[in-house]
Amino acid sequence: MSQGLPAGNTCIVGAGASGITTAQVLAERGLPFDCFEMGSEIGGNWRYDNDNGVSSAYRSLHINTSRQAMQYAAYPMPESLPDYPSHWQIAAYFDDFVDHFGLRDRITFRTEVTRVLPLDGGGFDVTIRSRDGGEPETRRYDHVVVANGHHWDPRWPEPSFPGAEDFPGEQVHAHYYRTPDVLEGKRVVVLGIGNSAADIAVESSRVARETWLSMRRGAHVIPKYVFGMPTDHLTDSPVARTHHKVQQASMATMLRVAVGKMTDYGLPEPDHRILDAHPTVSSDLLVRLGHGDLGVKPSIERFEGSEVVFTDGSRVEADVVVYCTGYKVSFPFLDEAVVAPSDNRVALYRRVVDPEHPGLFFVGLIQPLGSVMPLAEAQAHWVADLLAGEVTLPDRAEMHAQIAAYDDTLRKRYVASKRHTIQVDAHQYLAELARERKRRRS
Ligand SMILES: NC(=O)C1=CN([C@@H]2O[C@H](COP(=O)(O)OP(=O)(O)OC[C@H]3O[C@@H](n4cnc5c(N)ncnc54)[C@H](OP(=O)(O)O)[C@@H]3O)[C@@H](O)[C@H]2O)C=CC1
Repeated sequence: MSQGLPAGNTCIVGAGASGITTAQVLAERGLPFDCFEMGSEIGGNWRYDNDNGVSSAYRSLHINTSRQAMQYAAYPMPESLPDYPSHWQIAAYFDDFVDHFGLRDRITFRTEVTRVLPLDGGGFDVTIRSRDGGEPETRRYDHVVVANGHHWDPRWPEPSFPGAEDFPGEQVHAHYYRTPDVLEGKRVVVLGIGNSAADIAVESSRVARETWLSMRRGAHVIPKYVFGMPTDHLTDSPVARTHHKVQQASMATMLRVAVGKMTDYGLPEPDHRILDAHPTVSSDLLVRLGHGDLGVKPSIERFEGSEVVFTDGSRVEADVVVYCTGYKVSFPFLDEAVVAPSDNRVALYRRVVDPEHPGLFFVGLIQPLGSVMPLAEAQAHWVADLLAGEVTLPDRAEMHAQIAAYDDTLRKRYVASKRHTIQVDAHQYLAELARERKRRRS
């Protein structure tokens, strides 16, 4: 039996990159919705110093996918923007997007969704609370689209390293890092080799007394440009639409020609093939290593007083440790009995639909080889089709089978890590969503 969903009111949780595209698509389709945003402005993570208190953007942040890869299809980025816009330019683009489509008045700002409770007979009670005071209010919706992002709840090393509690220096998570002045003249250890670690280590290497980049495995560091063009423009080539093994082979060859081996820069040999981990994109990192302003260490094993001891037995005195150890997928407004991410895994059909709670959708809960925004936009179109009753879903068993198959593929393909639980390949994923949109109701 296929599941049909009744039409009705929809609550969108969050007005970041995923929430605003959902609002735009639903508005365009004439589907009624409310959108609640905790901050005073739209943009989520891309709003520097967002007063929602949870943006992870640091002052120097520029996106690591190109303007063409990140733009919404409905509203391309102006060509006057650089290839890799800053967070200010991205937030301004989001502002223009919202104003262009007349969405600003449809977003309730400074309002936190504190609880989403599925009801027995269908629908949801959504409790909201204004940051400006007043009693919480509960409203009933037929559907809820969760678009609260997944890079705001910092994941610290679990358990913490032995001796960490007695370390006299400072331990900070990348989520709280804003400007390099806090590292000036200090001895800094940056842990991780994702994009936060690469950016922060580069900044640190310019101002700190010394900087050590510590990692538990190597990474294939991809430059922002090859052959004079943003690297991800190559991911739009026909090769990028082939099997991932073909993509891997061509990417590995290109990287070897353009960059050389990671070991040429003092980085460890990665224990996995390129594209088997979320890409670390940085041109600066390799140069800073080459300048000798940045040293490389394996992972932290323990602290001894003010010393950081690494797994190879080497040790350095440190004043600051920056944990660039990623983020937790979390939904503070959903009871654990409803959806409980387990090690960042959430059982969603095609990364969007909760088979256990008809009417509960997640937009932007993906980590693409590519950029989230256009994929969130495509997800929103599928959600709109479902809300409008134009397409249908497979039955629960089929949805769960697909979820299990997806998990299995991830486990086989990617490095085992809590950062690889919601990975998607942009082109393949768009094709999957396109197929779902053809599942017309008879
Ligand atoms: N310029 C941009 O556009 C930027 C984008 N981003 C994006 O934000 C997201 C989050 O990135 P980021 O903050 O780098 O986090 P990630 O989850 O991508 O990376 C976390 C890193 O920390 C390591 N790690 C995690 N736990 C431990 C531990 N206990 N001990 C040692 N190492 C550990 C991981 O290793 P392992 O792989 O072994 O688990 C990995 O190297 C990504 O999607 C990224 O692309 C981030 C910064 C800048």
